[in-house]
Amino acid sequence: MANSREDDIVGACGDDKVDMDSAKDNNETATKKYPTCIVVLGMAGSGKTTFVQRLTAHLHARKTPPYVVNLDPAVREVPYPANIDIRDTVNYKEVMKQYSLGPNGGIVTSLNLFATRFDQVLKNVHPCLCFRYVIFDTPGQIEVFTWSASGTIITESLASVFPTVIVYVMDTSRSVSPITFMSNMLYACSILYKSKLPFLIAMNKIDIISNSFAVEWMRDFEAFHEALEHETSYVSNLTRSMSLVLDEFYANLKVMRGSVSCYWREGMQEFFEKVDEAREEYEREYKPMYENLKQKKEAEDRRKQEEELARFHEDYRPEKDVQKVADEVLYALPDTLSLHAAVDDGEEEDEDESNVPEYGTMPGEEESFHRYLQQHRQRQAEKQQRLTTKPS
Ligand SMILES: Nc1nc2c(ncn2[C@@H]2O[C@H](COP(=O)(O)OP(=O)(O)OP(=O)(O)O)[C@@H](O)[C@H]2O)c(=O)[nH]1
Repeated sequence: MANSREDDIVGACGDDKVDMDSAKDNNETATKKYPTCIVVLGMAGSGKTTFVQRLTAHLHARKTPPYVVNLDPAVREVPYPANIDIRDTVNYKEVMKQYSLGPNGGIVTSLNLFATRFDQVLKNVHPCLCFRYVIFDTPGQIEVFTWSASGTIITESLASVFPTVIVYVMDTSRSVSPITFMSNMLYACSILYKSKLPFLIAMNKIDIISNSFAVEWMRDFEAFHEALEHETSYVSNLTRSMSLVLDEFYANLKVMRGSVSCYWREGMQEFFEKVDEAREEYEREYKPMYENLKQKKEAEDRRKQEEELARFHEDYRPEKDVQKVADEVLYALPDTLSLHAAVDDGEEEDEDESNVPEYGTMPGEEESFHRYLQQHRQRQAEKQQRLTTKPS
């Protein structure tokens, strides 16, 4: 459980407080002093919430409290002081009831609803230059965050403004079998390529079992193959092949060699050193990519706006043009009408051209039109009568 001294909240801003005025003066300085966003992901029960609680307690003890956001709508209790809690915005049980959803559907929908308000979260985090870290705890079911639109919206909106790092909490005690270890690594790998952000693996629960076996398997695939020899299922062959493929992934990965235990409170110092390294990696490699994406999006928005504006001008041309269009339509009207009348009639010889009032000879166009209609109806009636009296 948490240390009560560490758990004390020691004020909003700690020793690492940034001078807000000077940060505002210089945009670049301000960007450098933006807090680092840490998004904590991991399989269900891997220890994400306990890990966030340990990080929070550690930072409070160093008098540098973080800004903490809970994104898990289904958690019953949050064991850390959360600055923003999704449960204050979305009622998960009500979402399940209203949309007739099960627990997982309820979590996905709650997160989707919350993502629609994420701009407000960003607005809250934005002035937090006095915080060094903003920590996000995510829902238990990892796929809810990693394979949903809301997860992408959240990580991309964060990464387009703040240095952002993904932390994958791995339950070391549940990865002792080479096959479960490989599944865990494949998951981590898929998140790395999907999120396109600096990635850190925190091997948790090392108080139960040391993580040295996992580190060795990542360093040396021959050691991993040796461990696989005891496995006889068909999956072992696949796992063997996958280990060769993942070699590249391991090479670029920041793994907490000493790793963490939320129970022993170990590895916290090393963890934050790795986070700071990952932040530098973000500034160096990922930020230009996000800025490029942002510029493209802005250019696209501008183009769409210009197109809409042009369409608007086209639809609402000045009054002079509107009058011109109306004149064209009005002049076309009499011809159109007589054409329809001729088609309806079907017997051109019956059509007495002299009976059609000449356009412009009548006192008024309306009167002329009515007269024309009357004559047309009369001709129709005569024709009908002729047809009915004709000998068969
Ligand atoms: N021994 C040991 N147990 C831990 C450690 N970290 C977490 N646990 C335990 O692991 C269990 C799951 O921890 P949580 O923090 O709820 O895990 P989670 O990933 O947030 O869980 P969900 O969000 O429900 O998926 C709890 O019983 C914790 O007490 C650790 O470092 N060592």
